[in-house]
Amino acid sequence: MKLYAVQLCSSSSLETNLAMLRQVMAPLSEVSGPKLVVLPECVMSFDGEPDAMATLSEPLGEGSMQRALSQLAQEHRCTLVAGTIPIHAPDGRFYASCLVFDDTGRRIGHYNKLHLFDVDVADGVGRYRESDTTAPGQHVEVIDTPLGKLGIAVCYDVRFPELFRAMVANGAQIIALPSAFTQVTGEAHWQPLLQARAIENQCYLIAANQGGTHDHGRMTWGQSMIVSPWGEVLAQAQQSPSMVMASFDADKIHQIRQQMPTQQHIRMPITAAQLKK
Ligand SMILES: O=C(O)CNC(=O)[C@H](CS)NC(=O)CCC(=O)C(=O)O
Repeated sequence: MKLYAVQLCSSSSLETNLAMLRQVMAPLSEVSGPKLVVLPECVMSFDGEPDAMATLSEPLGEGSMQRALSQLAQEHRCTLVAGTIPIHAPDGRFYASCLVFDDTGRRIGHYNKLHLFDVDVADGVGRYRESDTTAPGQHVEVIDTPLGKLGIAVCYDVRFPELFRAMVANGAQIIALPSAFTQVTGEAHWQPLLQARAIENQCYLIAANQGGTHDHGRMTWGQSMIVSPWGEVLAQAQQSPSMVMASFDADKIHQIRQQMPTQQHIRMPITAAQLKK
């Protein structure tokens, strides 16, 4: 099985992003065999006007963005982790929702981003308050795909190891991470966070990031990459829209987990009684 991370520099325009996506994914039509393809966060629209995402938001299961992504999965005969798109939430906000389609274009699962980026960053934007527009997800998702058990996390989620532990405890061997990491925090933390999550959970990590300068000046880090269960960077992109590939080796995971059975050695959470007075 082949793993792919797609890197984009999404604009606020649906049409432009779809054209960029088709161009970057075009080589997939020459690839036979099972393929798992991960797209970045905000794949269909990014850094637009303040209410752009709310305007684009769709009910789960219907809408032009979902149809376009489903069609991409079908055209390229791939399992598609379709980045994130805004999906209606019950409180009037939207979820940063990652939909997963099988190679016939059928939606086989979806994950709503749990941890919201309400953070100040010393960059041109400064104050991020994702929760102003986005509702937090409520569930950990491990999706049964034809290619195995797939965990999903989104962007800022990567800073919360508990989420990854929970996905691996539920059988995940591959974790997809659609992202739009800022340039400042990406430069400082992106690669060490990805390698840490892959190493401590002994899983493949496919991190598809936005990269470049976007419509209203937001700058994202790029460096989309695929990390092995041993922490090796198997493939990585630079700044431009591109697609990187690595091969999945289930035996590698089995061997690492047999030699170093960390999942069986977990001692936490330490109960209050075990804490030294
Ligand atoms: O708000 C939008 O328009 C789309 N969503 C994003 O760009 C999100 C929330 S602002 N970005 C991140 O979570 C960056 C995380 C990050 O960079 C880190 O954890 O260091």
